[in-house]
Amino acid sequence: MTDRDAAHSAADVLYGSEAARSAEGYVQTPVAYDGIILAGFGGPEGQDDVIPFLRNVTRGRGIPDERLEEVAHHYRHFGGVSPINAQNRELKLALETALQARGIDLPVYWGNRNWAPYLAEVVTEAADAGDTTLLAFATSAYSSFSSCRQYREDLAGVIEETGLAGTVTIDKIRPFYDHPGFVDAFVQGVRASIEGFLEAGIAPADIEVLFSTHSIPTTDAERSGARDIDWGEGGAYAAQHEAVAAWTMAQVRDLIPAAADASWELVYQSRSGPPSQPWLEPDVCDVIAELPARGRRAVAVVPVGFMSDHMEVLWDLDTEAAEAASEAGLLFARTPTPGVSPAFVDGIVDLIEERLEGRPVAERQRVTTLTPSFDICRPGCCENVRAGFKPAVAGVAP
Ligand SMILES: CC1=C(CCC(=O)O)c2cc3nc(cc4[nH]c(cc5[nH]c(cc1n2)c(C)c5CCC(=O)O)c(CCC(=O)O)c4C)C(CCC(=O)O)=C3C
Ligand SMILES: [Fe+2]
Repeated sequence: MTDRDAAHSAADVLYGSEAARSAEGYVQTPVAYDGIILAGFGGPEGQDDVIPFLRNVTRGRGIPDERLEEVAHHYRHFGGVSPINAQNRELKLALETALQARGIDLPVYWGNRNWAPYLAEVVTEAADAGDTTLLAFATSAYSSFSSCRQYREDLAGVIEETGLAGTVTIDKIRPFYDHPGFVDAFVQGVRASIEGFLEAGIAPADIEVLFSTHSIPTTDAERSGARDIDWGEGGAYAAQHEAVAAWTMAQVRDLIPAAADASWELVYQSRSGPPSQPWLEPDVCDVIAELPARGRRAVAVVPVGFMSDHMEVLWDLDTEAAEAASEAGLLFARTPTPGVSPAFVDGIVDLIEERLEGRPVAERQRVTTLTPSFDICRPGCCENVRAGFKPAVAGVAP
């Protein structure tokens, strides 16, 4: 056992249901959940919320003040309001309706990691209502510290701080990047934007499709996903995005044969942290600037790393990337996020049903050939080298 394993073992207090403590990483027996936790990121809802929200997001992370100022400016531009809370309220409603339509009688509790309503409040509310065996859906599709483990640690922190350890258990739905309900919006969006470019007289070979996701520190990327799987450079995080992008392009090429001549690439956006720290590259705007020299005349930007149109999409793509494309003289399209599209909402219901039934892994829906995402993260999954290990739900100790 390495020092890192020992540190992890000591930290790994388990707060999942008994059935969820599976060493294989998959729960293939039914669990009678009492309710669903829709675990969101959270966002400010007015100018006064902006700085306190940013402090919550960056607590203990060493994000430079200049970066906070810059990000505050993005929110200020939209009245200090992030669209993310409204989107999660809408998703909660859509999910409740879809669950009912499928005959699943479960309440949906919505809470956030970084802003009100906080997860601690809603877990307490659930427990007060007698709903103690909970299944969380985190609004984040891929494996990495920020998109998976951070949610798991925050949910464990909530159980500890509310004094509900021993009363409440929280399991977590697998990273869902490869679920057909999630990728549908990207396939439809790429198809529509390529058709639009073709109608505008652009030759297929002059079209570039850029799949864009949140940049993360390369150290986080290397440690993303299960450690006993070789994901290649960029870890599970990069591998999962590459796989979704490749699958999306293959679908679109089946739908419009001319798209066979369009090129595509995975790019990154919204970098923060100190300049000395390496983050995943290339940056979406840098690549856009190079496209004319590569003979491209049109670019479709696909927010493949994002579930809804939050600030990263509205600012970094619809504002900055659109501007970069205009400066480069390129036609520009930004394709939709899954949002509350029926395909995505039905997909979430399917992910919930998977766990209620304890569906065998071989029967689960997924579009890539990567290892099926685990219900229970493996030891050391998605480690954050800066912060080390904290207790986390939905994991197993070594
Ligand atoms: C992988 C990933 C996702 C996708 C997965 C997920 O959904 O979780 C994501 C989502 C989001 N990130 C968001 C906002 C911010 N992220 C920040 C900072 C950071 N994000 C990171 C990664 C990710 N972030 C990282 C490695 C940092 C550096 C500091 C740290 O390690 O924490 C900062 C601080 C300032 C800055 O540096 O930009 C803010 C304000 C919002 C809300 C947007 C809205 O309001 O609409 C959302 C959905
Ligand atoms: Fe994980």
